[in-house]
Amino acid sequence: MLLEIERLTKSFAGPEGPVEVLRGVELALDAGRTLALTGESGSGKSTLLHLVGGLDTADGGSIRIDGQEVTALDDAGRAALRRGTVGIVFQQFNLIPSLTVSANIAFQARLAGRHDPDRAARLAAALGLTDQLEKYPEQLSGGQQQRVAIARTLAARPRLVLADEPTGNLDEATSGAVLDQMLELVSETGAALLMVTHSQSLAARMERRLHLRRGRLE
Ligand SMILES: Nc1ncnc2c1ncn2[C@@H]1O[C@H](COP(=O)(O)OP(=O)(O)OP(=O)(O)O)[C@@H](O)[C@H]1O
Repeated sequence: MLLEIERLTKSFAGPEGPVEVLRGVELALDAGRTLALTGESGSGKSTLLHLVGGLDTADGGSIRIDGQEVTALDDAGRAALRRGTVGIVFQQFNLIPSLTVSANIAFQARLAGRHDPDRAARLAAALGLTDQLEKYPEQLSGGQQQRVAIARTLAARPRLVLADEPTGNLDEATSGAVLDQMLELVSETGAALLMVTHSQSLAARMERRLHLRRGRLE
């Protein structure tokens, strides 16, 4: 099993005491599988992705990626996980302003030791970025920046892709192209894809769908 989550809990401090956002989440995702995660705004979807990606720490329970217990890793271990195994596409694009689009796309793949210029070029073309490669992030629209962030993640060929509303700023055709690229990575490399989406048409293209309700997946 590539990703195994058991009894995962997480609370945040609220004005009237702790708010339990995740109350015992259970999830198993095999390599080569795709899962859509839905749930109302504020139900904890981003929180769950942050915990799986090692960007925040859980209160209790277990997250194993490839048998490695994420909750037991220190900062350096979590950073290594994000460099090598887990690719994250979040709502904030976190592009590097001083690097061109082309260098941004290559950045993560280089860190992971998996940079392949041909693959990067194909991804850029598939996401409609070929004419933007020598520009800097500030010269791009929001939707273009989002596509660069997606290309950067996919170019590194992660084993587990976590995507939080990856097509939030994109029109329907471009959203479809983004999902095509994600699914191609899944079939090419056996990666697993866990995607938060409000889009019914995108969720329908995933193999499985789970809904986060009252802190649990159902
Ligand atoms: N760092 C934090 N400190 C305090 N509360 C937080 C923090 N992060 C998230 N929360 C709260 O946890 C709950 C879940 O937030 P989260 O962002 O995970 O929801 P979501 O399902 O991703 O929502 P959306 O669909 O609107 O993005 C919300 O009530 C939010 O206010």
